[in-house]
Amino acid sequence: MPAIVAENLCRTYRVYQKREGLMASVTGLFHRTYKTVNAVRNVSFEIDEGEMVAFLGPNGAGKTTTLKLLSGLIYPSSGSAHVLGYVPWRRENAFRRRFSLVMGQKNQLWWDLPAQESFQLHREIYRIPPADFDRRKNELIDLLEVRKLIAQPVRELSLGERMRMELIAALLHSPEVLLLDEPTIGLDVVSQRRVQEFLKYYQAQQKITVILTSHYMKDVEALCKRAIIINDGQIKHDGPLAEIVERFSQHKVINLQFAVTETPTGLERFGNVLELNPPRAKIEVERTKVPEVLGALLSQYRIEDVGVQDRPLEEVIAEMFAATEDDSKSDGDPIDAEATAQRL
Ligand SMILES: Nc1ncnc2c1ncn2[C@@H]1O[C@H](COP(=O)(O)OP(=O)(O)OP(=O)(O)O)[C@@H](O)[C@H]1O
Repeated sequence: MPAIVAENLCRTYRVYQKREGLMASVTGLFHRTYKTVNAVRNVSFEIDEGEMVAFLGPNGAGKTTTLKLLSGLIYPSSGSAHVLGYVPWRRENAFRRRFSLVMGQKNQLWWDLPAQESFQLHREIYRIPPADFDRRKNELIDLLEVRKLIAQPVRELSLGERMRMELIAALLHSPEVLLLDEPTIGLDVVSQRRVQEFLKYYQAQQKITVILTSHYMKDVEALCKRAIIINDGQIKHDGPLAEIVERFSQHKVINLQFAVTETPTGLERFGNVLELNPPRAKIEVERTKVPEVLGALLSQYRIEDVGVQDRPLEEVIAEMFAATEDDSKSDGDPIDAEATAQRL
């Protein structure tokens, strides 16, 4: 059964257009001009209970707006959505107790107080029975390894520590739906990995439904099997992550380590030489030609080590954004997501 259903969600913003120059600014005081920004256009998807889905797109694509709609922070201009059967923007208390929104760029904890005080506040807001609260709080504190930090004012914590506290606060009331907007933004690699591992473990244990937006493909690869791609307010693709890589990754990268005595010239005959730093080289080769190219390389050069890799997911997704941008420029009309997916 779907936990989240969005049907033709649209959200427009009316934005004041400030004109350049002093005269124009003065005129603008009396005759304001506005433009309409279509932040989200006819967004439709369903997410099943217990699914963890990546919601990807370039800056300004409409990801945060969609999450704000699904959590009832803003109203749509048109369209409908149901989360756990509730219309989010009706903001019923029963709904609020069943979902959580975490925004990596926004601090939801009291800045000057220790995180444990904010946790208490959440207990009161969500009316969590004391015994449940203590049990859940302790579980989460141990899982995220922050026991030594809960009595310290939040402003003194590092970004990674603060994000772990944010996650605890968001999960204290056991939400069934978790909307994560860039939970690892700005974190160092170690903190990122810690958050990923926690989310993976927690989601598998609790079977909660998660939408994750992230610019870090490592998060997406580690956590999600399905990805919805949005660009310019419209859904451009919705399907298994593996399918995206398969569809877009027509090339593989061959990593070579030559014998020190070898002079690796003429590699461009085999493909696109990405790196040539003897004794190492990297060549991008069409997927179907990999066996043939490998055979030729091994017979013509003294090679000590060889490896074949898929292209990094971030490259593949960036290429996909570029392709969908070209599409929208060429026809100007809203793009039919299915037709686009076929073309991709
Ligand atoms: N409150 C607002 N007023 C006017 N325009 C807005 C508002 N919120 C968002 N927008 C515009 O709507 C579009 C979508 O913004 P949104 O924040 O949803 O993108 P995003 O995909 O989350 O981007 P990012 O990855 O940069 O956070 C952008 O063009 C943005 O400028």
